[in-house]
Amino acid sequence: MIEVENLEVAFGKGDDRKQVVRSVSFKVAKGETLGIVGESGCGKSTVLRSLAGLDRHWTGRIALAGQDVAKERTKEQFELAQMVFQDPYGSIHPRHRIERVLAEPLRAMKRGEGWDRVVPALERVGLPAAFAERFPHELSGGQRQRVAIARALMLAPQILLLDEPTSALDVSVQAEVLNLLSDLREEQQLTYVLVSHDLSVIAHMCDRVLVMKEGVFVDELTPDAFRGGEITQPYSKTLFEASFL
Ligand SMILES: Nc1ncnc2c1ncn2[C@@H]1O[C@H](COP(=O)(O)OP(=O)(O)OP(=O)(O)O)[C@@H](O)[C@H]1O
Repeated sequence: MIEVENLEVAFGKGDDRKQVVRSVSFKVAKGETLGIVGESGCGKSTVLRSLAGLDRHWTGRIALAGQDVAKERTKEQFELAQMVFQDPYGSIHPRHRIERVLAEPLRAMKRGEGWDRVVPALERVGLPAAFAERFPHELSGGQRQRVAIARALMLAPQILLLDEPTSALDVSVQAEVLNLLSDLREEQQLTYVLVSHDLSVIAHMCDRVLVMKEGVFVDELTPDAFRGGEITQPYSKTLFEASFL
């Protein structure tokens, strides 16, 4: 579903040029969840943003659903991969009712007004139809993140790019949102790339994990390997012991 070859991302020019992602390659099969872990600033979100078509500073090759994508995406290619961000407070317009928040992606892509799709979208993420009339501040953090997930699904993507999707939530609702994401993956045969600093989130969700350091992937692990303490790569060992355990 996702093929990335020699992805490079650099920002700025001349002396200010900063190479953030260096020759990264990976593949993700349909229905799989790939985790990406690494220290703050190592380039994880930049990889997700490049995949989503939100960042155009990349070179290399990105193919989604078997088709190479250019920096300028076609409408269909843009719809294939959608992002869910860490902070549902920041990613949802505070003064728009939920129905408008959910209809917006359809309207932006000229796929109709979208009003008839709002209630099914709410139901898909376990929220009552009456929430369509509410404003974001009338929802809890977990409910707001459910809305953000519903919005990401409005364009029927095949890929969700999840950037710390539960780290802004109370611990008590994190598991609910993760279970929702697992159920949706199953029901809709979605493919996920998930960035998280939380080992339990990675262990719960991912089939494979890539460890990123200063813009390169230095290791690949399975959840069984890190649960069983079978990490041999020195950087991964340090990272897992220091940041996650
Ligand atoms: N548009 C941009 N312009 C300039 N620099 C950028 C831009 N986007 C990201 N960067 C820089 O690229 C580096 C990697 O950022 P990125 O957000 O990908 O890291 P990250 O691994 O996701 O970190 P975190 O875990 O803290 O979210 C950072 O130093 C950041 O400042």
